[in-house]
Amino acid sequence: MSEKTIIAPSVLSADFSRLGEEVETVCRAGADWIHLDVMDGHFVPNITFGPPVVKAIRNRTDKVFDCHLMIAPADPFLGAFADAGCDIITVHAEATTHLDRSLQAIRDLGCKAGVSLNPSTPESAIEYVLDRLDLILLMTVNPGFGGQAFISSVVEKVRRVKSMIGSRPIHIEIDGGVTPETAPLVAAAGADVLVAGSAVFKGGNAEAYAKNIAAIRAASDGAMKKAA
Ligand SMILES: O=C(CO)[C@H](O)[C@H](O)COP(=O)(O)O
Ligand SMILES: [Fe+2]
Repeated sequence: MSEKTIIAPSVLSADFSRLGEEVETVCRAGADWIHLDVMDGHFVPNITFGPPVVKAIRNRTDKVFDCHLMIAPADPFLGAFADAGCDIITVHAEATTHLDRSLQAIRDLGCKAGVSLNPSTPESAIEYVLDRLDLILLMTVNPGFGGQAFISSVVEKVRRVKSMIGSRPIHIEIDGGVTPETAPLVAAAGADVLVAGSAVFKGGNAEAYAKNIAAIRAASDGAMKKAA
């Protein structure tokens, strides 16, 4: 959808003891969006943070807050994440009983609506909600942790989803194991938003973040141009 790749660093790999500062630093280093991984210890085997933390870092940047909810149920908490300042709220198809209703609720709150699919979930799960979607997040790892290896079988799913959405203005976002090596694979298949946690925050300082983001951007923009 976008002509250039949107890079969304996941703060899961940031230093949580200095989260606000890390958000400012990674935005100055070239981040387009900030990806917020919310985990509940129930839908996924890990716990991260909730709306108060999102609210606490909201004033550190004007960049898009891209909230990836790995929680079940999600519906009771959508309002709190919207109030905390999320711009895009993504729910998992596997964690939501009434997906159509959840997506409508997100838009009713004034946010962009996203749906995420685990690596093993077929794209047919979202066939009948395409008109309610602003973003499709395809997981290239099993959700729950940063730093896992990219699951390459998902690349074919990216191609199928790209063809399924046709001319609809829906972002295709990839999350998990994105590096300068794997980014071109998904960009060439049709992804326009790349989440990266460990590959952005490795090195632990502003210079490293800028270099890491630039490397992913160069690799993916080149592949995107070739695919167009
Ligand atoms: O949703 C996620 C995990 O469930 C994270 O966004 C993702 O894993 C990013 O981390 P990395 O780039 O290190 O794989
Ligand atoms: Fe994520």
